[in-house]
Amino acid sequence: METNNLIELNNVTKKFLVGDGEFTALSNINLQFSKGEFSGLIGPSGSGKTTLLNLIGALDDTSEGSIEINGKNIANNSDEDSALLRNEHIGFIFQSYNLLPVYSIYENVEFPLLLQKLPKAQRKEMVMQALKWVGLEDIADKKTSQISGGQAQRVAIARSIVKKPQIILADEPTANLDSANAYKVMDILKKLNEELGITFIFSSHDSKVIKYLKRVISLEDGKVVNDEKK
Ligand SMILES: Nc1ncnc2c1ncn2[C@@H]1O[C@H](COP(=O)(O)OP(=O)(O)OP(=O)(O)O)[C@@H](O)[C@H]1O
Repeated sequence: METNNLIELNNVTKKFLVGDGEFTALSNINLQFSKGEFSGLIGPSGSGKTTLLNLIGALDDTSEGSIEINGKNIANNSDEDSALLRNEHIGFIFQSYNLLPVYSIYENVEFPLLLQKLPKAQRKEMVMQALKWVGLEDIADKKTSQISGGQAQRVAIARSIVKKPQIILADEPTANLDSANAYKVMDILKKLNEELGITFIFSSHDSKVIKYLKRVISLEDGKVVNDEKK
């Protein structure tokens, strides 16, 4: 069926095996996200925010229910299909940056492009464009072991956008940043949303992040308890 939803979750439940039993981390989640949304999952520690982002990002499998991205149910995906989906459509930003420390800023951002057989000149253009978005084009050759946390998160943002994904999933992206850097990162992400139309889903406790969101989805004990547009 035709739908305007970029992402649609229907009765999604996630159970983890714990010892001899199972633990229900998410139960019966129904959510739709349209193109261009700037939304976030909030809720206490353990409420299921990261689990839900991981399911939407095809990093983990649902136990029950379906998740459709661009109208395609990803629950039936093979590992290769999931890798392709992530590779082509989804960028990830984590609180811990996940950069390769012995490599330069440039090489870290180029990394996702090396899996595709793109000519070097085209890769360079894409990397430099991504670095311009985050204001790091002048220090592209610096090793990421020598940069600040704020700069590291901006490298991670450049890496997440270098392939021009439709969706960015940002799991506590400001958790390790001071206020000035948190605002800088949020300003960059807001601009990417407004000017490139990238759809964002955050997970966060941070009031600085929550202030920017246009839609706030509250989770408690693995259930959606509120869903509010601003
Ligand atoms: N692989 C796993 N095996 C067993 N239980 C898990 C697993 N991953 C998550 N859980 C449990 O599922 C629940 C939800 O975890 P999740 O990390 O999604 O919460 P969260 O809202 O992101 O928390 P935080 O804000 O602390 O990051 C928690 O009770 C957690 O212990």
